[in-house]
Amino acid sequence: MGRLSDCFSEFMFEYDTPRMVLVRHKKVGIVYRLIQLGVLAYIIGWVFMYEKGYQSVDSVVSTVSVKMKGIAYTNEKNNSRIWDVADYVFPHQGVGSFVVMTNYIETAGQKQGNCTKDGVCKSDSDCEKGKSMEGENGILTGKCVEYKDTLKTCEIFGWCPLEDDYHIPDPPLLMAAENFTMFIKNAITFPRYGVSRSNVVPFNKSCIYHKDTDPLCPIFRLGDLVTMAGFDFRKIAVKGGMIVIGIIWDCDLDWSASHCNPTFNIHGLYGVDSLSTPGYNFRFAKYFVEDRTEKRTLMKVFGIRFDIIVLGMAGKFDIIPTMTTIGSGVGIFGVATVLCDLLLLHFMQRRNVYKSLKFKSAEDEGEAQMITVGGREKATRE
Ligand SMILES: Nc1ncnc2c1ncn2[C@@H]1O[C@H](COP(=O)(O)OP(=O)(O)OP(=O)(O)O)[C@@H](O)[C@H]1O
Repeated sequence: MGRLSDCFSEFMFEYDTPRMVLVRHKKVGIVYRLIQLGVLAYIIGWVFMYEKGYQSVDSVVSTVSVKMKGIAYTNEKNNSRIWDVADYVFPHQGVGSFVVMTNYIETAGQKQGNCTKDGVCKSDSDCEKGKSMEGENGILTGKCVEYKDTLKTCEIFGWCPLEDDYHIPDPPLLMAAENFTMFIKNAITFPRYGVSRSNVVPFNKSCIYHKDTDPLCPIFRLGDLVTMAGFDFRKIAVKGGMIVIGIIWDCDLDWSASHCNPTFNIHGLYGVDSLSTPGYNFRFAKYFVEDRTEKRTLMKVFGIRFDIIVLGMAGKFDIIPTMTTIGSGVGIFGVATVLCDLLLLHFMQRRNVYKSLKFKSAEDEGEAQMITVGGREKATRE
């Protein structure tokens, strides 16, 4: 009971107050000022000027549309053909994620029926009826039939003739795609500040984007984009690949909004030289009716898939983040005191003297009064 009341009275009737000790010591003084200088440089240079700690920020809201132009000519199996934008861009609407065809395998005039493909069987029991073959376009009929001289193979019911995608055209059929142009329209807004911008400022219609010579031109040459992504067009066009176009809006709205312009970052992802399964392809079919029979032309399309992403932040002066940054900056100044105290109280020769000057226990009210009257004590190095 007695100890409990002692603890209680210690807790209730004790008060500690920080004590100032003025230390005249060259080394500690220099260290102190250097740390303060470092903190000041950090706050002004990094926090205020580089990170712009005096600004509030808003993120970008945007929309993107794309239009391709260019013509390619192919003469496959003596079939001359012109390919325009409606033929080689998927989907056609000009959205921010699309594919430009660079190569293809065409299987013309397919209709539903029975046909065969390379393979070997001896009897019908080797061809399990209804089984679908991986990578084939049909199911087994259950019959083992002759297909090349004396060779036999399982018969397939499906879209015949079957696609043969073993040989991919090389050089790519739409090598001309290297000179296609891509027009990117990107409108953005920073809703918090009511600022709207577009990457399409009045431009010379025959311009081509170049990072250094024409960074505001919204028209990109496909070959240049592939090069900027780090790929070789001739190689990537064979099996396809994926490229991300990043449009970055980093705007300081303390200046006029006309200074708020985008920069473009191009990244190559699935290309010939990257990752273990390079390339990009998909299939689609064009259906028609001939002699009252439904037929289709199957296309296996190899192309470059583009994904356009828009990122951005805008900053503008605001008193609240300014005050918060100043407050936290003043707080960081305390680091200098903590470090110099460590030096003084643990590493200096006269650390015990400094300790006794810094920490003083006041046993009763009378002594506490004496300290107050005495004011600041000084520790001077002899
Ligand atoms: N991929 C591109 N390469 C070069 N110029 C382009 C491309 N896409 C559009 N342009 C040009 O940019 C301008 C603006 O295009 P926009 O689509 O707004 O107008 P448009 O008259 O409908 O274009 P167009 O009828 O020529 O497709 C037009 O002069 C257009 O010809």
